[in-house]
Amino acid sequence: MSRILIVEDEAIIRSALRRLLERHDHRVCECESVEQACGQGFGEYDLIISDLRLPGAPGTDLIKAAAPCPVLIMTSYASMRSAVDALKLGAVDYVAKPFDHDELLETVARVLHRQASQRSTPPAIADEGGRRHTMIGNCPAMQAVYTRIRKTAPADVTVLIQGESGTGKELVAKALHQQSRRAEAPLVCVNCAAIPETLIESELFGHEKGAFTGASAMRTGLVEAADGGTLFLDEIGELPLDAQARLLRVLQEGEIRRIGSVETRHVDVRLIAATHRDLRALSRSGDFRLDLYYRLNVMQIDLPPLREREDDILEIADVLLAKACKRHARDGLHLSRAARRDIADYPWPGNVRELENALERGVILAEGQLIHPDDLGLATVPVTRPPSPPKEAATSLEAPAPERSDTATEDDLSLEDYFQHFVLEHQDQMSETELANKLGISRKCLWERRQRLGIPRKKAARRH
Ligand SMILES: Nc1ncnc2c1ncn2[C@@H]1O[C@H](COP(=O)(O)OP(=O)(O)OP(=O)(O)O)[C@@H](O)[C@H]1O
Repeated sequence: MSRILIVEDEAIIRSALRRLLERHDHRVCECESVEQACGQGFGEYDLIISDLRLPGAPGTDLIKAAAPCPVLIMTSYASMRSAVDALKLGAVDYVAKPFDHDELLETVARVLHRQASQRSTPPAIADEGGRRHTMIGNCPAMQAVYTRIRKTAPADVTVLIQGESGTGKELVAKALHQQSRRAEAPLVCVNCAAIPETLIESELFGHEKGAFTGASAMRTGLVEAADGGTLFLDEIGELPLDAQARLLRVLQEGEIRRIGSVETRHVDVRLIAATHRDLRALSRSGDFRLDLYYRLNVMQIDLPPLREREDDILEIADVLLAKACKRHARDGLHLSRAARRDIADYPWPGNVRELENALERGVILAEGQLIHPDDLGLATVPVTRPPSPPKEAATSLEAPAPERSDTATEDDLSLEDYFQHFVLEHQDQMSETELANKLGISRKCLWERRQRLGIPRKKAARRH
């Protein structure tokens, strides 16, 4: 069932069109003008059918306002010229009034079909150098992500992106920004876990001169730096409670107050937040404000872990391998059959980032034209891919116990066992950075898991 918005000022035509579309299983809403349509938002429609001549603004104004939702323009026979102009402005098609029912239904079906086939297209993301990269992967879960991005980006609402480390949360944030009306304004990315707790408030909200010891000059915060654009707060679960309160004010009032200032300033910022943690659980333990969670969670995008993207893994590996070959000027390298099998079977706790690192190692270490399992340096883990976790449990190594491999024994390891085993076995020879890289997780994640599993760092371990 598709959701269609009719924008037409003549009540008789509106209701006739509504009845016709509803008889063909579409869900229909009505508006009388562009202004009314803009007031209610376009986030959930698959198609807008609008009269060209409306009181106030013409129907073609919806093309930009509702993008990427397609707009089908209705014109009278007398104004076919304007129909052509509407197409030039980006209308998806036009129908002439009075319209033939079959013809209209056919046009609607064609437009919706075209939309549906575009739905799964992965978004292209421009990097700092302006080069465009397309997100890789076409499994159903990623297609759902792409659809969400396409629909959510233009809606200018707060978005919460959830997923394990390395699943592409930052990429999604960039895609949302670049497909939004703020694309020309700045995207400011902040990793809340990377800024010391004592500094985070002044980094985000700025401070006045003399606000605290060491504040020798006034400083504008990152929220203000994102004014007019998008602020991406990665690892928002790490934000201290005081900073959460200030952020809530930004979201509620659109206002910011620098530390040490009594003055508030208006800011127009779209917030995108990401986390690998369960914010609801954090709010139950008092570590995350529930009111902030609700403010953030207007739209949610869930990124699947790589081990659940079975059909994607080898496709992603091939694309990333080609990129790594290019970077290292080693064209023509291929994965051996065994390496492909290992890649398909490995549980990828560090997700796409870990796969990227493994392939980079493979390209550097391969001696001939083939990359063998040893070149990839995957930690030996006697497991096949774990079964799909229940949605709430899908966080990193907290994933459920893996399935048995063909040669499974009673001693098969769960991902947590594997983590523990790997850390205990290698921590004397490896630095924390090396351990984290090998496991495909961040150092912070490594530290958190050490705490949770009760394997604190050994004093003898090298520090980096
Ligand atoms: N679908 C994808 N297509 C192409 N590259 C991807 C995809 N997903 C992730 N990557 C790559 O994997 C790496 C990690 O992605 P990203 O930084 O967006 O993940 P993240 O979820 O934000 O990780 P973290 O939570 O650890 O910050 C990046 O180099 C990114 O380009």
